[in-house]
Amino acid sequence: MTAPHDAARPSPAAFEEPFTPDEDAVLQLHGVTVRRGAKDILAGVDWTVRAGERWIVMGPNGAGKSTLLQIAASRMFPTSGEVGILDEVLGAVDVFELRPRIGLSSALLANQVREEETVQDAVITASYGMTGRWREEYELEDRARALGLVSEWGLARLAHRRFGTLSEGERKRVLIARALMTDPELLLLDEPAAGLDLAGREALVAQLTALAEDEAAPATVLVTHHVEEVPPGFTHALLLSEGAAVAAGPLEETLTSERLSEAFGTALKVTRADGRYTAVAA
Ligand SMILES: Nc1ncnc2c1ncn2[C@@H]1O[C@H](COP(=O)(O)OP(=O)(O)OP(=O)(O)O)[C@@H](O)[C@H]1O
Repeated sequence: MTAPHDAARPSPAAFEEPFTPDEDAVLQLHGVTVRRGAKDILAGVDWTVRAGERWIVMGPNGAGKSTLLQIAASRMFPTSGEVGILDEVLGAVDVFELRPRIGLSSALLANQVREEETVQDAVITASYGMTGRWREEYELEDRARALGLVSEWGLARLAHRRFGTLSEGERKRVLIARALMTDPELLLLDEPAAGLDLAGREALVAQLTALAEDEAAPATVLVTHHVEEVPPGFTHALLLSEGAAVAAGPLEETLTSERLSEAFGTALKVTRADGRYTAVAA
């Protein structure tokens, strides 16, 4: 005879410990899956970013990099799995309180900045989590920080220019300055060098190198398609392929010919000279 179903009896899951991220983790994914239709665009990803680390995320088109960053930015929830961001757990925190603690630069966000917004306003509005100036008043301190960032990112002469008139490289720098406006504890940069010419890319790599070497800078995650864009000073890499983590660990052990070939499904030869990487077909 089978025991009668006891609706009051807690399920085994009720006895499981609630997820608590590691103490030194600024971002922790545990078995994270994102399902869209019949496809898992992220499939059981485990990944931990600790304070002070600077991560590169690489993988082929459609591997799930931007989806991963949207989750890390608390702008998307996984279908299953757990996510710790800073000292909070996604699903048990007011994301509107969490988001100002995370700096995000992405193409998606760039599309939300109005063409007529000035550079200065595109940066300062991040303090209210907005992408456009409305009727809000800013403290002197906010204005000083915005001006400081605008100047630090080489945009001083453009402070009053409209966002819509900027070159791709200038826009990218505005978005990074904006991402830093709230003095975030976690910085997420989704393809910041996409669309830049060679000089623009090199200037950006130099600025990101300086940021990586700044001990006061937040833990950083940089999504890129090209190993040439990896700034010296970055410490770790995560390789994604078809939604799964193929490799994750210290940069030099992860950005290897073998690992990159596996992630991209094609034979690649990776070389490193003076802290910079190149990759060509093997
Ligand atoms: N809402 C959705 N419904 C169905 N599929 C989706 C949805 N959003 C994303 N995808 C798919 O999920 C996969 C991962 O997308 P994602 O943008 O995260 O990849 P990516 O690694 O950033 O790609 P890329 O390098 O091309 O920017 C892609 O195949 C994409 O088509």
